[in-house]
Amino acid sequence: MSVPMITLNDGTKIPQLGLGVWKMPEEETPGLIMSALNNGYRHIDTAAAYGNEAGVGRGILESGVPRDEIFITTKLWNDRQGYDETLRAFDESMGKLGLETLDLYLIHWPMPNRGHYVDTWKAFVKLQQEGRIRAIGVSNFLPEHLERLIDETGITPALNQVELHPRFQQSAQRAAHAKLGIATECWSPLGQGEALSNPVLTEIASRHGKSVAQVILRWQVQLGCITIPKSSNHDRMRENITIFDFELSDAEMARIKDLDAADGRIGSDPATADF
Ligand SMILES: NC(=O)C1=CN([C@@H]2O[C@H](COP(=O)(O)OP(=O)(O)OC[C@H]3O[C@@H](n4cnc5c(N)ncnc54)[C@H](OP(=O)(O)O)[C@@H]3O)[C@@H](O)[C@H]2O)C=CC1
Ligand SMILES: O=C(O)C(=O)[C@@H](O)[C@H](O)C(=O)CO
Repeated sequence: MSVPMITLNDGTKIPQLGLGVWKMPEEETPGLIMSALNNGYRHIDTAAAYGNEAGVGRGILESGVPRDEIFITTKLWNDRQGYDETLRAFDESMGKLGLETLDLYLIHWPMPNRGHYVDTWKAFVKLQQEGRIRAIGVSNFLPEHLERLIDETGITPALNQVELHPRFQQSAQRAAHAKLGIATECWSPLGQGEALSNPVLTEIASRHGKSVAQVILRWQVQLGCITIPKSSNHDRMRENITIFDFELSDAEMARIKDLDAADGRIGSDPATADF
């Protein structure tokens, strides 16, 4: 199954669908990464905070798939923000992953009350200029945080990874990204499983002979987003990547748009998150 590539604002190409690995226990991660790679995944999303970077690195090494065929993202955790601390945290992540070069590094949360994200971003820019990271981006940044980064450094993030699923569609955030030339990546794309019993999605899925998860991921791809569903199950991993052989109609896209809900957020609000 061939996954389309999206070209980021710095020219880096990222597979539009990848595997998220939050909550994957370290000891199971190498086997699950190998299974994902066997099923055609070429994009893995981890983070220092997930405690499984070493497992991701081992899975990639043991798979025998050439390093340059795989796109790897990791993220800087909140307590490591600040210029010097970021450089140290990056080296630690790279040591665990066993990599020379990283494809994408993200500031995990802005933590606006701590006031370190601009200095953190300056360290990201340095690491990219040194050739240690191909693309640099952020996660959970609101438009005001993005604008501040750009105003103070002149460097626009390539991508922003944000919560996005049928009950939390982020249309204003996506419009801000489009204006600034920033790609949107969806976290918890399946709403952590909550979205899978929705009757509208079930009806659309049965019309296409697909699962609800496949319809949701296909909707995100047709919105132009990058998506990173997590699964620790071999069959569901295969199911989630088998979404490039059907298309949702404009009418179906409009019906899914109507599922957006004022109380749809599952995770923390980036404006107030403090952890
Ligand atoms: N930047 C950030 O702040 C955040 C980033 N993320 C990233 O996003 C990734 C995905 O989000 P996540 O929160 O894990 O949740 P998802 O929305 O990807 O949902 C994962 C859940 O859905 C189940 N599932 C997966 N595929 C299917 C399927 N086809 N049918 C039925 N159930 C399915 C999984 O179970 P099973 O494993 O048993 O298949 C798991 O319980 C994370 O792993 C992480 O990489 C997530 C949260 C925050
Ligand atoms: O999974 C992630 O990437 C996250 O940032 C969040 O889930 C975060 O760790 C959280 O849940 C804090 O309550």
